[in-house]
Amino acid sequence: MTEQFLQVTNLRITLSGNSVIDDMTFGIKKNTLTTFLGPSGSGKTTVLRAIAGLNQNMTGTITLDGEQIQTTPVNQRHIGMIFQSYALFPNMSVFDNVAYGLRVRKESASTIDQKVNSMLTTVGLTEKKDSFPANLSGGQKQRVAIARAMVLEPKLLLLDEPLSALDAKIRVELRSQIRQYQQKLGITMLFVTHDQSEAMTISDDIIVMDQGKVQQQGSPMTIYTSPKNQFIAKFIGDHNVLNGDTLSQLGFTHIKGTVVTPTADYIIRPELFTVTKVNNDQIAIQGQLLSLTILGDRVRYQFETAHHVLLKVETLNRATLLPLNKPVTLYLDGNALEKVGD
Ligand SMILES: Nc1ncnc2c1ncn2[C@@H]1O[C@H](COP(=O)(O)OP(=O)(O)OP(=O)(O)O)[C@@H](O)[C@H]1O
Repeated sequence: MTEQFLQVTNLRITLSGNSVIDDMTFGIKKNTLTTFLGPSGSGKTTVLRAIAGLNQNMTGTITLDGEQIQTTPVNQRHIGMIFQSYALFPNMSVFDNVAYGLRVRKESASTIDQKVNSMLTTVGLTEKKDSFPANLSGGQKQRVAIARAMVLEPKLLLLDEPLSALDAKIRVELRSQIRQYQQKLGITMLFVTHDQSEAMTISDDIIVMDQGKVQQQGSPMTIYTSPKNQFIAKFIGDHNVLNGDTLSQLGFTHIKGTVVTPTADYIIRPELFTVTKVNNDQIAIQGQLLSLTILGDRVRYQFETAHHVLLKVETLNRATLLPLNKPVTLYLDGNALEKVGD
């Protein structure tokens, strides 16, 4: 196994008598951005707080850059943390907020000046350096919080749902900016989110969590195309999951040259259906479209097959929509399906 920059091993956390994290083991590599993705209550914040040193009710080991840190005091771990709520000092200017940690470290005035100005340039806030937090937008406040953490050059930067308080457009902009800072400055980041598109867009690696356990760790592509279990398949990308028996009824007897297992689950991604036949391996499925939702550039339909199987189907949003409640034929290539757990 290659050496991991952060290695968490056999982490167990009990809070108020409840086992919240149950034997979690994972590692992340240096200079990468890893996201913890999972539903509310899955334990993401609890693990982050343990890594930061804010959660003492833990057992297991945490190794960062070759050193065990599970008993190291918070302020000696070289870990930065960013919260949804910005946590800026309201009575300090942008410059002073970013300079704060360097002053605590008693760096020289010229070093502070140079580092803070350089960081404000990176996050595009040079013109706001004399402003106070109350006069900044939510996105600008969060960029100050990020600059304040990054200027200390932490070994690891933990970000706990940093974009949740922002509106959709700013969220999308700021997530790609965070990714750019991470790559430009070579920072190792661990980022918590419950938004799968956020995780897919910015991560080198995703750790999917549920009920205090790691369900799967892998690249966005691996998690999306080869989910290890039904929970991940449904949580990521909102796939259809059908058992082999139902697939056979639809006419799929073989998947990738192998006989369909009646009891196994298979994933059908909503965007795999086509309205016209585009290759000879596709099988026609008769049915009707029951409802539609416009998602912007795509349209999501609810499709009921002639055998009364309900399927999610997605197409690009073209000028004309497909008709509802009329017989329709959709096409699907069985070779594009994935068996859950393979
Ligand atoms: N102080 C506490 N005492 C008891 N249980 C707690 C405490 N703090 C959190 N929990 C429980 O631990 C579990 C994990 O909580 P945690 O906040 O880590 O989840 P999360 O994945 O970060 O959720 P969210 O996305 O909602 O922030 C939840 O079931 C929560 O109720």
